Amino acid sequence: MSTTPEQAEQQNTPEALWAAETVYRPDLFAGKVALVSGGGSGIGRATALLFARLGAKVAICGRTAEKLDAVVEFARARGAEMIAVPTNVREPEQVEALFARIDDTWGRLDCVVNNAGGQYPQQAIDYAPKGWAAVINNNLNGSWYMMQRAAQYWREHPLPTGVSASIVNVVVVTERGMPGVAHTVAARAGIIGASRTVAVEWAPLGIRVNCVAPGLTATEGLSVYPPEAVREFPLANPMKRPGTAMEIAEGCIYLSASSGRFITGEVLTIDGGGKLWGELWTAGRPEYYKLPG
Ligand SMILES: CCCCCCCCCCC/C=C/C(=O)SCCNC(=O)CCNC(=O)[C@H](O)C(C)(C)COP(=O)(O)OP(=O)(O)OC[C@H]1O[C@@H](n2cnc3c(N)ncnc32)[C@H](O)[C@@H]1OP(=O)(O)O
Ligand SMILES: NC(=O)C1=CN([C@@H]2O[C@H](COP(=O)(O)OP(=O)(O)OC[C@H]3O[C@@H](n4cnc5c(N)ncnc54)[C@H](OP(=O)(O)O)[C@@H]3O)[C@@H](O)[C@H]2O)C=CC1
Repeated sequence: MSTTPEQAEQQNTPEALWAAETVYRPDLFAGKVALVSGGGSGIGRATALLFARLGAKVAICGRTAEKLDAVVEFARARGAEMIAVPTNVREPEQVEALFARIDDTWGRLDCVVNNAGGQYPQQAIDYAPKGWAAVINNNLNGSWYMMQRAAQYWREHPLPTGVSASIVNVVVVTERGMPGVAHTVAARAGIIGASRTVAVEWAPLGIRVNCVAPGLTATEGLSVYPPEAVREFPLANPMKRPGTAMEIAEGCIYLSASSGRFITGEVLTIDGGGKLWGELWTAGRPEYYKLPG
């Protein structure tokens, strides 16, 4: 299937996401509760809407209340049960309040997708200490606070025997490195390492912990990258197209649902083969790597 960058962008609207075909059955998450961070836009919104279409009650969080409210209004108008809880995942006390709100509202939690994150593109040699710290704080500490609090929730509210809870951490592809975003690659590699370790530690609690590593995906998040980089956008993988938010959301659902019941500590890469071939110069292509002609 070929998807142009323009088509991929059009597929990122709430209306398109709600209407998009999915392989999953509509009652897959009936009676279950899912939490999606960064649910006000992009991949997080696509994942939250897909959970809702599949019958889950959904809590979304992010820093910007207006973005969250728009998604909740959209989903509720279509019969979904969804709440917005403005939260900065870098602040442990806000994360605490988020889990308390979910427990007060529904008294249960089944799936967490830690998708909130972001960075800015810059050559690593020029990172200011404050910038490095901001990206590590956002993507390593923030995701960690969320996954640890989720595990504590399930320790406080033990799962019935044979039932598993799921954490999915949205990361980036770390195998090849990604020039221009070394700070986020470092942070996400930390989350991947922590996930592999707690997948073992938390298995006795019935918790599965996995990661999804998207390749270049057409979301509003890409607006922070330089036009020079964005021009090369469709060439970053062998399929020569960006991924869509829905394609990443379906991967998150695969790991969260019973389809993932024997999977823990894994990283599911959804990048159209981008880690095998293609170039991603997120802060522009340095002179040294320019091609002749
Ligand atoms: C081949 C084609 C390629 C096309 C494009 C490829 C893209 C692939 C990218 C890799 C895959 C990942 C994709 C995505 O993640 S998509 C987008 C997700 N969303 C975002 O990234 C959101 C945008 N980013 C941010 O919101 C912020 O950068 C961040 C959250 C990381 C920091 O926020 P915070 O509010 O804490 O920090 P400040 O803004 O106050 O800044 C703190 C210090 O950080 C330094 N800084 C920040 N921005 C920049 C910048 N643009 N350039 C240089 N330095 C920056 C700086 O030191 C700040 O301190 P000062 O303000 O005091 O200078
Ligand atoms: N698009 C891509 O090509 C790729 C994306 N990713 C990752 O996927 C995830 C989603 O990105 P994408 O959908 O593309 O971009 P978006 O920018 O649309 O999504 C990021 C979301 O995270 C929220 N967020 C950021 N920081 C925080 C915070 N401290 N606390 C709470 N919420 C926060 C943002 O909302 P708000 O600002 O309102 O808080 C926003 O809704 C990110 O982790 C991103 O790095 C990974 C690889 C490739």
